[in-house]
Amino acid sequence: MGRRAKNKQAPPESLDSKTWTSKKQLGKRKADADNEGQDDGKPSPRPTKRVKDLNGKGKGKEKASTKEKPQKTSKKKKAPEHADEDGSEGWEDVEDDEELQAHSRPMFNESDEEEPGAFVGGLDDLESDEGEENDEYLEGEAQEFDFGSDDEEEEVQVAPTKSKKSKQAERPKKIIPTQSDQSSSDSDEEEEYERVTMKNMAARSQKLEARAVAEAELDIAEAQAAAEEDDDDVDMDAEEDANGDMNIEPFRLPTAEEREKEKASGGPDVHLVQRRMRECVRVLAKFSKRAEKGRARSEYIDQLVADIASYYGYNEFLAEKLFLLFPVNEAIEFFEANEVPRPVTIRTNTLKTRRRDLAQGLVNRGVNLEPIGKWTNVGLQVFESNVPIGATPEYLAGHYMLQAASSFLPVIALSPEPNERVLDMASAPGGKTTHMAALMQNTGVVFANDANKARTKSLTANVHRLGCKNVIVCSYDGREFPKVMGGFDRVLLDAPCSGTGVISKDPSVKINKSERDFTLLSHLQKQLILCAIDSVSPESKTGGYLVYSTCSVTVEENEAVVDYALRKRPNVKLVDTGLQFGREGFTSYRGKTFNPSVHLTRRFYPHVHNMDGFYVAKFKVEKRSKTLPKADAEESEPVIVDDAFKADVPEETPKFQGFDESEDAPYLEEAKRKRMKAKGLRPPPRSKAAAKLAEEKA
Ligand SMILES: C[S@@+](CC[C@H](N)C(=O)[O-])C[C@H]1O[C@@H](n2cnc3c(N)ncnc32)[C@H](O)[C@@H]1O
Repeated sequence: MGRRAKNKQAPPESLDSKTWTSKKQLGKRKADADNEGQDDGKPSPRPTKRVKDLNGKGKGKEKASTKEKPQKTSKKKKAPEHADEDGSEGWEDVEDDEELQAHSRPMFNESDEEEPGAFVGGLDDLESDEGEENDEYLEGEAQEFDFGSDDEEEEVQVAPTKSKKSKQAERPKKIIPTQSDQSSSDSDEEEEYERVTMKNMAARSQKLEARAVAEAELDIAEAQAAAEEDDDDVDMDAEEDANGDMNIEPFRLPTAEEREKEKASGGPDVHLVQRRMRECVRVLAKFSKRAEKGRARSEYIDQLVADIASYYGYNEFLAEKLFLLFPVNEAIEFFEANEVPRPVTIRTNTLKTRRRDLAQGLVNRGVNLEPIGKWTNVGLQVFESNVPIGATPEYLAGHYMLQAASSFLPVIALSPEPNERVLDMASAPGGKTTHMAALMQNTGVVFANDANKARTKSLTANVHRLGCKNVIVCSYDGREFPKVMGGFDRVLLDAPCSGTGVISKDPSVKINKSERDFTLLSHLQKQLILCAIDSVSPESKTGGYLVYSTCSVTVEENEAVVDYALRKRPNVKLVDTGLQFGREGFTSYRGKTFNPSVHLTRRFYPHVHNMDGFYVAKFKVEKRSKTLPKADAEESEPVIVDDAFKADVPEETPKFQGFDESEDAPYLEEAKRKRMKAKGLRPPPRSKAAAKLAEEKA
């Protein structure tokens, strides 16, 4: 458990309250600082952490404070200077399938459904969704409810009530991504707690949206002004006491020996860790000016990563991997956001109801909610509820799905159309399958596949509950497609992943992911994506698209997989996801360069978008050129199609193009050597490629 976690009862002062952000932000947080009992020297209750604060917003009450510490820091965001100090990370690591399967199960993040805790928040507005196509009520047949299933999904257990106040919900935030990718809006307290009525929904919503945009613009201007500000050095090491005297020794980075000693003695006090993190961030922001003479940048980074790992409770490997994704300041925002639950969100099932009707029904039961944002016309954000959201009559009748906002994104990007033939390659528990079925208005067919048979029970239960009549559930390893069946108009591969985007929901990720897990996952994802591509029909009259998504933020599970697919399948290209927000995918990272079109992919972050970390890429699959590369031509096998589906499969079902054996060879060889050794046999000498691999691993 991290120091921060351990200290939850009487936690130290917020890392954010005296921080590395702008003068203006410091002012905003002074109210918190005043309440922290700094003068009496006692550890004070940690102020509530809010993602909005991390974004430099958080006005409201805090604004009231006029007492401002005369400190100057810069809000200027820097390029990740540390990002390319090292070489590449060996993303193309692959292990043999046998080992992969053995390790795969416990490694995956298997659900991207929300499992919200209890929450409390203010009322906010609801927009009228009149005229929204997807909200049209669709008459359906009598519904089948599956009350008996114990696999009814994680969400059934979700019973948010007023009893437990989440940090996130204390100040409700909308998920309103703006052009600057700043999430949320601030609301005046009275407005937030004004009761929502059907009358005021539309007006309040419009006002909120306008305010969010205006604030985003203000933030950009503010950030620019802060960047231009003269951010002369401020000695944050020294703090003034009541008499204005400096009473803290200047910060000094521990030497390697001191760090060893510190580790041996069980690590330093949490306050010291906090201060050291703050100081390291400050120094790294202006290294040449602030660093101690003779100390390298990497020493500060090493210390900071070690402190992040101990403070937030990560293993050092993962702390570093995540740290390296961002500029230093932003990395801290990311780690902080992972300590805060994301908003509880639901998706209206337009097969059974309209969002407006659902909202009204839930409001009548004492649920406070509002539309998620303009980018979705089916999402609702729940702030407070007197009833368990996973057990209302509306829930049981299938009028909504408890679903993280980020989970809407790949389906919006794929945009399946009525009467199409769609494959959801890794679909349990069915949040995205049922969303697609609704967009297709219960026409065409969605093959909902998942390799884990046990998980298909909850998938089936959800399909029934939501009244989806166009879904066929099956359980194959995704790598068996398109041999099982191909020729789809659209394919969704919501791949099994490490779950680094959902740490706030599943903190076990902090400690249970090793380098090997990432290697194996990346390999599996690469195999799956090739099979997904080969399952799309380039002949499709309406589609011919694949969407690849993960709830992870690491590059080897995202851009590296997409880049690999582009290299291995020249007949595919990336296209715009159609999503209105999200950061561009990396086109280069730590010495690796990806196909420039990877910028079309989208990244989503908890600290930026107030939703789970997520990644979405959309491919268009074109016809393959007639002359296959030799290796591929040799590997092509006839497609085996299950008799039951033969009639549906177009003649032009693409052939499986196979994996890249030459790339896999050294990994397979290494695995074979290991197996031989385990059996007490002497393995043959390594080939050149395997020797190189072993050297890299060492
Ligand atoms: C991120 S979850 C999918 C969530 C789902 N798309 C939804 O929206 O509810 C990944 C899924 O991949 C499944 N999976 C893991 N390995 C697989 C494989 N080789 N082929 C197909 N599915 C696999 C897991 O069982 C898990 O249910």
